[in-house]
Amino acid sequence: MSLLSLQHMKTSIGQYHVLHDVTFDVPEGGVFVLLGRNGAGKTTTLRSIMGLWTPSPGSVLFEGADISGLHASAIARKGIAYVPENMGIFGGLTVEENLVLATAKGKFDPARLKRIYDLFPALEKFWTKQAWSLSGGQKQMLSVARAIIEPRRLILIDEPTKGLAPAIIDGMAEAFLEVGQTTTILLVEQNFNFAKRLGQGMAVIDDGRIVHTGSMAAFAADTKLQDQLLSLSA
Ligand SMILES: Nc1ncnc2c1ncn2[C@@H]1O[C@H](COP(=O)(O)OP(=O)(O)OP(=O)(O)O)[C@@H](O)[C@H]1O
Repeated sequence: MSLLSLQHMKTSIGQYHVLHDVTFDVPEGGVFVLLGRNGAGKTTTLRSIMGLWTPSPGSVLFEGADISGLHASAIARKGIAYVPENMGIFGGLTVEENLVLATAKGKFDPARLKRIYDLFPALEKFWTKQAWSLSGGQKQMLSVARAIIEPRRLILIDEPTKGLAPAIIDGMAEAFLEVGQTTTILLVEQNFNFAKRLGQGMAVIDDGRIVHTGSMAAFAADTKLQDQLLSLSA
């Protein structure tokens, strides 16, 4: 059984039909990548999983149970976290305060906090700094740390590399590989060079429909298919 199974998901936002048929499975463990051009429906897919939009019709099966139609808070309690493209951190609060607010009971589990320090040493270094003063990469790390400060089964991460320098992206790839060893990641990306280092499985969305699913290794080796689906290898 897949950890997450999206079945013929359609999502409308107001009068706009954005997702027409989104069907793919995310197995447990590692990083699964959803690729697609601007406006293809990647963010809408993540928001539909998280209960921020309601797919209708269509199913979102998580550990075999249909969670479509549940409130976002109920979906979060099932162990799914969402790192949105704007990162969702509080600029006026310190790193520590941002993390405390993401805990379930307002205090840290020491072992989880240590893991976060190990994954993202900059967060320990800037523990008492306000989040607005962090670099773009550090803010992204804080937003991922907020997602894993409690045990999770699945993290949805939306375009974490947007606007970041290549050296920062390298460090992020290593951290994501590490996180993926204990928590499954569904990663939305447009940066194919980053995505191909991380993903085991992948899907491509275009105009609200899944147009390809398969292994990342096979897709990375097929430049013709990349060109056709993503217009990447110009
Ligand atoms: N709140 C909204 N109201 C109306 N249309 C929307 C809304 N949000 C998204 N859309 C439209 O839905 C389509 C898919 O948007 P979505 O943000 O899911 O794409 P994306 O693949 O994540 O793109 P990007 O890489 O640019 O973030 C786009 O045509 C977008 O204009």
